[in-house]
Amino acid sequence: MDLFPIFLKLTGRPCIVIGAGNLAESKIESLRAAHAAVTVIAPEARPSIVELAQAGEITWLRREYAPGDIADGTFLVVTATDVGAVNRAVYLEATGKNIICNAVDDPPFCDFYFPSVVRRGDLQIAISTAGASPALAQRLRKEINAQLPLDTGDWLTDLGNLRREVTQMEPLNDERKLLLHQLAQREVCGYDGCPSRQLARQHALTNPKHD
Ligand SMILES: C[C@@]1(CC(=O)O)C2=NC(=C\c3[nH]c(c(CCC(=O)O)c3CC(=O)O)Cc3[nH]c(c(CC(=O)O)c3CCC(=O)O)/C=C3\N/C(=C\2)[C@@H](CCC(=O)O)[C@]3(C)CC(=O)O)/[C@H]1CCC(=O)O
Ligand SMILES: NC(=O)c1ccc[n+]([C@@H]2O[C@H](COP(=O)([O-])OP(=O)(O)OC[C@H]3O[C@@H](n4cnc5c(N)ncnc54)[C@H](O)[C@@H]3O)[C@@H](O)[C@H]2O)c1
Repeated sequence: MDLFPIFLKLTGRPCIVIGAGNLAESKIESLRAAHAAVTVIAPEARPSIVELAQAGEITWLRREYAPGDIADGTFLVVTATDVGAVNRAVYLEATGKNIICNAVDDPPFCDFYFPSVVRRGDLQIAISTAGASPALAQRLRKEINAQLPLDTGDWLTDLGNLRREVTQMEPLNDERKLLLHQLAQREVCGYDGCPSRQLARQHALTNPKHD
């Protein structure tokens, strides 16, 4: 299956999760990590979800899903109840309104799949097997996780700042491109005394960009 891999900006966007059990919990967590505005509809919720609602971090409507719950303007829907027929009804309502929906563990009723994710700060590596083997996606996540240094996110923040300095001051040319590729090699440029870092700063100071 040819899936389209993208990283979505969800900040403040209204997202609905139907169900508040084990599976919903992890989906809510990943939506909240992207700062989505989450509304949960379920008669019963896991303690962590109740706490989020009490803290005003999410909205919890304590009742069963009813047709019409997927408001126009909703950006994305996840349905994770333990009743297949309910999940499918939610999916049909959402897609009828052109809103993308994931019915957990029910591939024909998913417009998108959740990937397995390795994260270090702004760096995210998302793995999908298009549903062929979620267990493989999970195993690869663990392997990559074990290999990727824990401070990669901090290093990336530093690299991003340095790149911003360079791109603000340097005109876009091959020299700048080469410099940015050198900076991105942590084994070469992961420390302050790195010649490319010094060069980048020096270039930024001495070669102001001309519009
Ligand atoms: C990646 C991850 C993300 C997440 O869930 O957030 C994820 N499943 C994970 C784990 C996992 N899921 C299952 C097992 C047991 C072993 C196994 O079955 O292989 C394990 C492993 C375990 O937990 O041990 C069971 C399972 N999963 C699906 C079905 C239905 C079916 O295949 O028909 C069944 C059978 C249910 C049943 O038995 O009835 C379907 C989907 N699961 C997906 C995502 C989507 C495709 C992802 C992809 O491959 O691209 C898709 C299509 C839809 C969706 O988005 O939900 C997460 C790993 C998180 C991590 O640890 O990193
Ligand atoms: N948890 C797993 O590891 C796992 C693995 C494979 C498949 N599944 C399947 O995924 C589904 C969800 O699993 P779970 O563990 O999160 O279930 P769960 O029992 O923990 O949670 C179900 C949630 O759905 C809510 N719900 C039930 N009917 C509803 C309705 N009409 N409207 C709104 N909410 C409703 C319940 O209040 C509860 O919050 C199940 O179908 C399960 O068989 C779960």
